[in-house]
Amino acid sequence: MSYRIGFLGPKATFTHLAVSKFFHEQIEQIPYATIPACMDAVAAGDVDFSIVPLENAIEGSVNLTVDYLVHEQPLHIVGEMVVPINQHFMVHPDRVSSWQQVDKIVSHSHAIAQCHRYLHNEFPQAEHSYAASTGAAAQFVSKHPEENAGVIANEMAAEVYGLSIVKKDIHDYHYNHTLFAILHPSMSEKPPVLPGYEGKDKTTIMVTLPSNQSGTLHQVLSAFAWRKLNMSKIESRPMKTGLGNYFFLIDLEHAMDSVLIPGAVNELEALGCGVKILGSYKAFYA
Ligand SMILES: O=C(O)C(=O)Cc1ccccc1
Repeated sequence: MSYRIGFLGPKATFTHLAVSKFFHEQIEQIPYATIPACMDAVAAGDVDFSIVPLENAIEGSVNLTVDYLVHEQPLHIVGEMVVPINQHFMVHPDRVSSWQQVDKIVSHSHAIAQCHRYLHNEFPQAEHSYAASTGAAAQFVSKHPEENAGVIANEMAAEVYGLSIVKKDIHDYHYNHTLFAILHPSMSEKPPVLPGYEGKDKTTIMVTLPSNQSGTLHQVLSAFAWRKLNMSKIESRPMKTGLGNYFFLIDLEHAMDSVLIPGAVNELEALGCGVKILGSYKAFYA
């Protein structure tokens, strides 16, 4: 069977690079202009899986992905791909000789954030302009030579959109990895990742706390701790129902089982928490 994989496009985004690395070249790759469009496409069955950025080692979570997943489009995470990210500075070929005079930097918000120190030091006056992806930024500048703009994107984007790389590796921290989520409506679906990637077990759980009850977060953490369920991340995001209302996203370094995780979930529910398993899956490393 030939799979259809949706991803945050256009061509040559970092998400596209991740898809090309982890999936067979014969799969059909379908770019979408935004993260919500990718997620809607897999929910509607237009593609078999969708790939979107979820978290970066420097900038943290991609809030648009987390929030759309939790509030708008209840999909499951069925896999994760972790990829090193190298950010390069590029300009339209007509502007190579004056690249240090650009007055605008165009890219995805996470790419700009990953290069903040470099931009602050080298282009303190330049305006930052945010695009839906690094690929979209590269495509825009390639079509607009009249813009005195620089783009932050990857090598493939420079090639595909005919831009000239004038400074390589401008990300502020050497360890700049991004984690891409593989999404599907059903939790048990397995993505057709290439053989050879073993993957590490992971389960992601969303927890809401009962209101006005002191000590509940401590009890939540205890439910995982005494079962020796290793927690690799806890993050809070707004419920969007009022100031001070948050939900928690918890990552466990364990696969779903029939005893420990269900036991913890029952305990949390008995405390009055809302619990939803967003996925139990393999995290694959490039
Ligand atoms: O914009 C892209 O190319 C993406 O795929 C999102 C992203 C942006 C910055 C680093 C990693 C992924």
